[in-house]
Parts: sequence; C-alpha cells; structure tokens
Amino acid sequence: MQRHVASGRAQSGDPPILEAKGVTKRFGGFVALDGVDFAMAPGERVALIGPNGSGKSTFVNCLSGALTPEAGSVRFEGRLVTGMPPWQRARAGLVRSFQIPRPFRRLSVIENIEVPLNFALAEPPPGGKAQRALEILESIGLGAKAYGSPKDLSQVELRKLELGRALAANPRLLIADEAMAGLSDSEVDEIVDLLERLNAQGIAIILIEHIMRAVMRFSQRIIVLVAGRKIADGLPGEVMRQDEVERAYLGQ
Ligand SMILES: Nc1ncnc2c1ncn2[C@@H]1O[C@H](COP(=O)(O)OP(=O)(O)OP(=O)(O)O)[C@@H](O)[C@H]1O
Repeated sequence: MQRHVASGRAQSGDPPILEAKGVTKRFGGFVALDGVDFAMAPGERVALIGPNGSGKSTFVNCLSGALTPEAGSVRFEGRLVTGMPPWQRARAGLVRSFQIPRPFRRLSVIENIEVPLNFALAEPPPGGKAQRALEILESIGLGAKAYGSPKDLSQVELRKLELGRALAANPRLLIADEAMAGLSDSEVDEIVDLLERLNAQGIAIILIEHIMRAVMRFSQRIIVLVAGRKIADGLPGEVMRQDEVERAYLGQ
C-alpha cells in the first residue's frame, strides 16, 4: 500500500512546480514505468530512490524530455511539457545534470560553462557570458580553476562542473542524477553542501541517489520506485520505516 505524507513545503499550498500524472514508459513489451504520479512544490528537496533498474533514470528522462512517455503528462510551472524537447524544458527552467560528467576537454573550465550559456538562455545574461560563467564557477567553488583545463580537475570538481553546467540555464528545478557516486564521504558532504546552497537560492532539487547518508541528510521528502511503480512518497524517516521499502530497497 502506498502512503502519502506531504512534506512541509508541499503543504504550503503553493501550486506545484512540477506535476507528473500517470507517467508510463515501455521499452518494447517491458513496462519500465507504470502510471507514476508525482508532484513537487517550488523550492522543495526530494530524493528519488529505488533498487537498480527500478525506473529512476527512465522517470527523470521523462521529466527532462530525453524520453517521451507512452501515457501520462508532465507539467512544469503549470505548463504542459510532455513532448517538449530537453533544450526547451531547460530554457523554461527544468534542467538535469548527468551522472557521468562529460566536459569538453579541449575547452577551459570557464568555457565549459559558457557553452551551455549560449543555448540555455533565451537572452544573453545582463553582465555578459564571461561574467555570468565566472559567477557560476564561484558559486560552486571552482572560481580559482576557471582558466585551467577540466583535465586537471579532481573527480569531485568534475561533479561540481557538471552541476555548474546545469546552472547555466538558471534552473528553478534541478534534477541531479547520482552526482555523488564513487566519491569519498567528505566529497559526498561537499556535494550535499553545494546542493543545499543551490536550494537555499530557491532552486527545487530532485536528487537521484543510492548513498543513503546523503539522501537522509539532504531530502525533505523521499519517493521510492520499485519495478516502475511508486511504492512510497513521504517524509524521510516515515518512508524508510515502511516495511515495503525496507523489503524492496534496503533488503536487496
Ligand atoms: N532504452 C532502453 N531500452 C530497453 N530497456 C531499457 C532502456 N532504458 C532502461 N531500460 C530498462 O528499464 C528498467 C529501468 O531502468 P532505469 O535505468 O530507469 O533504472 P534505474 O532505477 O535508473 O537504475 P539504476 O539505479 O541502476 O541507474 C531497467 O530494467 C532497464 O533495463
């Protein structure tokens, strides 16, 4: 049985920033997502968890536009975006970052932020692209590395650069896909700190993550997918106490 426990932000009565209804995705005969409903308040911090292959990436691909669901709808700030390409959703303020950073290695760190600035914004930023790119790098702690090469960045710095590239679009909703996999405990904390700072600036965040320490520290709400279905959605402590979640997720 699925239990709904609204988070503090979700109870505030704000219209949802994101609303997915009945999202269904099939690959051939295989049902990867089976009628997933999900709504999120502006500025909320939600973690999306579930065992390997449960449909997390497929779901966020449907939210960000990389995949089109066979059924269901996705609304961002009230606007129907189902079928809209990812770049258009990014311009609207719905942006995702990827698990494996793939920076342009021949470009400098700052140029790696300038490239997405070129296409993610409908209008050039007020102070110019270079200034905006530097502001973004400073906000993610990479200001001192701006004119260096991404080849000289550490793993945690590359993850920050990937988040910085997503910030180029001025997101109001950021989907961070496994931004911490393979990092040390202190590096995980650095990324959680960074995500918290971005959230404090008003950016709603969906965190897809297997590292439960980060999930519990970061999220105001957790949703759990198992075999393409949402089996839980609520406050972190309550969700993690549900038998079905323990069986399906922690017991794997
Ligand atoms: N393009 C595709 N073609 C066929 N099957 C796919 C495709 N993409 C995903 N799947 C299948 O859909 C299911 C859900 O995959 P998905 O990658 O969304 O899971 P996940 O929860 O993100 O897993 P992980 O935690 O391992 O990243 C899996 O069984 C996967 O093999």
